[in-house]
Amino acid sequence: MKKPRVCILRTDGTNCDRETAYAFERAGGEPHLVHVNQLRAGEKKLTEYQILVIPGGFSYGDDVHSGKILAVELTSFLKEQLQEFVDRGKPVLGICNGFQVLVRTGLLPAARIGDIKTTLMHNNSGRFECRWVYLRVENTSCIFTRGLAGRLLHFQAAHGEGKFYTDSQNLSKIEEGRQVVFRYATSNGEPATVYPDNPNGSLNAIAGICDPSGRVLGLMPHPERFVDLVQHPNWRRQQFREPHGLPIFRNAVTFAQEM
Ligand SMILES: NC(=O)CC[C@H](N)C(=O)O
Repeated sequence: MKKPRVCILRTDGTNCDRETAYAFERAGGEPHLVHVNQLRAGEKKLTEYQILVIPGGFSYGDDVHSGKILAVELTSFLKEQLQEFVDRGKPVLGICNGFQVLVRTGLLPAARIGDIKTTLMHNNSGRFECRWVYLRVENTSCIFTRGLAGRLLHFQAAHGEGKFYTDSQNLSKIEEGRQVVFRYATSNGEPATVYPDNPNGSLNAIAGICDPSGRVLGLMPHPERFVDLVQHPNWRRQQFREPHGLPIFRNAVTFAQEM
């Protein structure tokens, strides 16, 4: 079956693009590192790809607000291409800085550019938090987490502005619409209400959300950092059936192949 072409969007300050490309290679995709300037210049077009990923990093040095400048750039110069990509139902994944970009364009939670309803704020600790965290996978229509509902996954979080925040009306809408895909959890799977299990103070321990279609996903922890068993700090002692991040990329590839 043909490998889906994966656009891994990068710009100045992006630093998780190569490991994200590796994760999609492992999952059976055909990753392409695409600089935003290539899209702006028309050298490449989003329509040439079946999956779009905005990887982690410090785009434009996190100036103003993590992910803000890239979000404004996408909204200002690539709005039509991006909205068409989403409206065609193609999978979109934002990891960490990519999640920040998606909420600051409005593509999350409502898949509408310009309809900004949530944010990712500075961590309650006031500093960069970098540690492995447990995530409980919620039962949603998200195409990236098919077959994972109820699972307790272990990923690395590494961010300064990861606190998910929105007003009570939008929070109820996201919860009632089953758009919360991942919650920070304790090692026995309970929602993490306190630091450090909840590394940033996110409302309702929210670590990742999807749009109502389940095809746009953003999360703060890094699934691309656990697609080989040896990437886990405990890999010699803990018996993992498979690396916890791999199914997320494989689900995206399978979905794109079935479109
Ligand atoms: N790993 C990342 O993508 C970090 C995102 C962003 N630079 C922050 O610190 O919050």
